[in-house]
Amino acid sequence: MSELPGIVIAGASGRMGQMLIRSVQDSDKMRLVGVLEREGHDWIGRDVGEAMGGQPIGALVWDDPLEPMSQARAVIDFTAPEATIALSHTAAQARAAHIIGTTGMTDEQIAQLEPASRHCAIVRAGNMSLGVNLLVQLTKQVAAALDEDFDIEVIESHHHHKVDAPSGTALMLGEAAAEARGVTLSDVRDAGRDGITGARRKGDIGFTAIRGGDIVGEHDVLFAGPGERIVLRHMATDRALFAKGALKAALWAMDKSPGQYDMLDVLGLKS
Ligand SMILES: NC(=O)C1=CN([C@@H]2O[C@H](COP(=O)(O)OP(=O)(O)OC[C@H]3O[C@@H](n4cnc5c(N)ncnc54)[C@H](O)[C@@H]3O)[C@@H](O)[C@H]2O)C=CC1
Ligand SMILES: O=C(O)C1=N[C@H](C(=O)O)C[C@H](O)C1
Repeated sequence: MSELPGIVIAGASGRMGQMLIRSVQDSDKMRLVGVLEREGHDWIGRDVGEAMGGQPIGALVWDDPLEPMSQARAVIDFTAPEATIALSHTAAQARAAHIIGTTGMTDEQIAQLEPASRHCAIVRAGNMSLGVNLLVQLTKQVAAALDEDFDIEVIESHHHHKVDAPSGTALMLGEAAAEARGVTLSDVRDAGRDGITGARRKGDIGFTAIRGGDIVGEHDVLFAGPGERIVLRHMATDRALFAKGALKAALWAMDKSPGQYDMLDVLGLKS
């Protein structure tokens, strides 16, 4: 039997990193060849199984991605924007697929992924769950069917550790609604209302971010019209959901031509 494809996980000690490591260990379709953490982290050089408080699993924690990436067909990266851009160069060099879950990237940072995408497949999505990607398509349908008499608001809730707002998912949903209305999100985006804001501008897409406790991730798309409201809702209760999508994306992307993809491509949901 041929060897299972090698996977590297970046952001090993993080909430998603640890979930991803457990998911790869449980998979019979891939094998963990190493994990990455930031320079200076106290896990560097240790076996990651032991670092996570369990038995050794034969995969080391590296701060230099070159060594583990030389044995990998894909790297799954839920870290931070600057780390993701740096890793894109190594993934391109290794011709390994780069699965990016990191959110909070600016348009300029996203543009910096383009050179790497000429050499390897990049799958990037603010949310890797099946449910949210279905919600994206539903949002497009409802937004296309309703006119601007319906105000669109995206409301998201996350745990108190989250550092970016609006969430990557909220922006995906906002983009979907804007696309269906034939407008550019940056022209109609209304985030962070506070003080005397004036009345709501017709056609705007509003964003509200709630942060508290251990909420895994909840998203509502509200269409508020005259005399009626429609709410499309997704509630994630377990991060394993995102890891499952990321592993699926890694297996899918390994044999794809260089280029940029999203979860709608992976899940076959592109309309
Ligand atoms: N697309 C999706 O489905 C999902 C995306 N996310 C996103 O994933 C990211 C991480 O989320 P969490 O795990 O909750 O955060 P976290 O803060 O728990 O973990 C991030 C990890 O990345 C590590 N890191 C930072 N710089 C690094 C570098 N240069 N090399 C290697 N590791 C580095 C940190 O030390 C930390 O361990 C966030 O942007 C979050 O929004 C989270 C869940 C689902
Ligand atoms: O930071 C998180 O936790 C999450 N981030 C993603 C986002 O920004 O939408 C996905 C999920 O909601 C959890």
